[in-house]
Amino acid sequence: MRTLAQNEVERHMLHCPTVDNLRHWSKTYSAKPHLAGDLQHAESIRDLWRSYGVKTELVCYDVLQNFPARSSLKLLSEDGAIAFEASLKEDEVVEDPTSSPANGLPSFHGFSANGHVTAEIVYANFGTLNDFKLLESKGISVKGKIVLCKYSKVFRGLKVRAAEKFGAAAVLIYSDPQEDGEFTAANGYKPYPDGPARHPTSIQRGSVDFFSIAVGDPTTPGYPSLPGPGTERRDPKGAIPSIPSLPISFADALPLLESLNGRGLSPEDVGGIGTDWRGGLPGVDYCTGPSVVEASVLNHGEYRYSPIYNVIGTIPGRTKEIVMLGNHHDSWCCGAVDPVSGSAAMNEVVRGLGELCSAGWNPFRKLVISSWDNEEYGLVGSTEFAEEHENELTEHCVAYLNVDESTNGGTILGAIGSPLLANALSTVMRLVPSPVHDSTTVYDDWASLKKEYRATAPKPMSLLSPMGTGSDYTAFFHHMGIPSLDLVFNKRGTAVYPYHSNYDSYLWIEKFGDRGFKKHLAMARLWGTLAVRLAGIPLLGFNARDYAATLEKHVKHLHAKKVTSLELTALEDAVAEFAEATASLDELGGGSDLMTVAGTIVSRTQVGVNEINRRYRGVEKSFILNAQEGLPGRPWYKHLIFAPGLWAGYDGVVFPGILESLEDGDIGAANEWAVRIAQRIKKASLVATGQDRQQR
Ligand SMILES: CC(=O)N[C@@H](CC(=O)O)C(=O)N[C@@H](CCC(=O)O)C(=O)O
Repeated sequence: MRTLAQNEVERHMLHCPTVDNLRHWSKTYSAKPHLAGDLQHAESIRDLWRSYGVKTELVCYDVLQNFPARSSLKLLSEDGAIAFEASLKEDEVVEDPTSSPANGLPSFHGFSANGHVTAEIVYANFGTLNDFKLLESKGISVKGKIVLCKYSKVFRGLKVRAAEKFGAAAVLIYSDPQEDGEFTAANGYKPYPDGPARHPTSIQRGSVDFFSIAVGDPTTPGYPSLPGPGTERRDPKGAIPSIPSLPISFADALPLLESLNGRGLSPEDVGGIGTDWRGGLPGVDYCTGPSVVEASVLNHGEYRYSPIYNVIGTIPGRTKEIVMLGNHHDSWCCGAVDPVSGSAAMNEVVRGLGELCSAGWNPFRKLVISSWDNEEYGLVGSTEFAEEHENELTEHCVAYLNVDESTNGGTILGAIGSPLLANALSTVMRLVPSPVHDSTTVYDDWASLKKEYRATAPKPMSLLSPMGTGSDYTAFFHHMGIPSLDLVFNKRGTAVYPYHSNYDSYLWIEKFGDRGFKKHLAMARLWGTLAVRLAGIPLLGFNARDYAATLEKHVKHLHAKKVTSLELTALEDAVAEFAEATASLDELGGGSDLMTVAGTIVSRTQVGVNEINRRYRGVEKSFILNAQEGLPGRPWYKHLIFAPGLWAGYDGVVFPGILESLEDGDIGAANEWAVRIAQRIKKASLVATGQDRQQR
């Protein structure tokens, strides 16, 4: 067999995926729900990948899970009679064959506490930490009450955590039309399936684990939940809620909100003029309450240890280095978007890789393709795997590329990740045709988003937002310091995405989410091409100067806070030094063959590909705290530069130690963090220039 050239390999990954196949997998996988632990589904993925010629195995863990058993929500009248009983179900939509309530889980939160609470209701806006602080400052207590709040802004588990902190007894979370942008009935849009607005009975299920504290099985923090009696199980207290919660639709929330009309403070009294406390439901004045009448919330799930099954495909490489790809295969309902739009693309990538192997491709790095189980309860399958293989992955895995959803209806790529990967991503984005325009690329579409980019060349680093959490990259990036990306076409959507509801269906994809499956196609091409570029070329196509530029930008943000006693000189000096060190590394990594480093002429061959790669990888690793350390109050999170916002969840923050100390009003601690981070950045500079070796 002849050796395949890298450009042939990339061309194959660009041309191999087909709309017909993507449509087929979308329809097949979203025909029924696949709750975590679905062995048959995992086996079918394994068998498919094997049929593509890729060595594939199942990897099993036993993890704590709750399974819904009984739930109810009632609004009582003043004499205690039932005034309203919530349906806690989505209406079946005749045109949408998978929308029957029999198909999805009941209204339910993963890791919610069991309980039966009867109490008055208090409306708490989005249920953010600040919303609870504001309520308290205005004399409205949630102590012992049932908190009713809207879904957006922060991760649902952190709403429950905040409610718990302020003494609430239970939490109800609903999706308000206010969260749906222009696509609302008030703007004349029809609800699904006749139009792009949210169906009034749509319910967002999901986990309420405290994911900014730790992810994975909450009873095995930092080590794998291996099957068998030898695995120590710890009390999950502090990682999951101790009060019950339920997700509800706005149809079910309406009578509860109406019961608060005229009770307590108005939105303007709490949040001021133009406040977001006022939602978008007609006939509701969004008063805080407490209500005069009580509600009754029952949530009962069966907690037990249960097996989950990761599907792991492997393509051998010529070295021990690894490039990993990840998507998950579990879903709350039928999940045509989450995760099937990503799983369909993954199948096409695996098929393409299998074909390359049959044609004799033998990549420089090993490829590990993972279809994770149990992402939905808290990134459990990926985290347990990462914890089991922590040493090998830390040593050999050069990059982790995650696609949870190919698209949630958006048409422009949104990416989060390590700045080291921005340049590699942008170069591949230039190769992939746009899913929406005839003569542009995925890159052009992204660049057209921002006005300023039309005049000047956009900087690749601005492609990437900081990594928070919410999908399976978390253990790889935040726990182990493996440069990671998470990709999704999520910007400029044309309908409300029915996230974690029974309407996340094949029909929704066909009608609103991705009519011609072009976004699925673009994702399969992008993901596969980036994977073979990173696996196939010995010199890692990383860019470290983007890392320094990201740090420069966020030091400026710290300055803009105008905290006079915050001492940033050491941090600024370290970042300036890092900018020089990374620029010289990028010259070695991507520039001409001869260059001057610290006054000496060296060539790339003198430095050597292995050494250049070692330096790039060492940059990210320099920011990882050791096994005994971690971020304050969340030792599982080990990246000093990036972390999920402690009370925000999905969004990432930069310099978490400094920011959290400032939020606590502890300037001393903020200054200590600034010094500590500066020391790590200096270490990263030594690695980038290779001086760490000379110093040993
Ligand atoms: C599409 C996707 O990535 N879905 C993610 C959220 C996101 O990253 O946008 C998702 O639904 N993640 C789960 C994770 C649950 C957890 O970690 O506890 C979620 O419910 O948010």
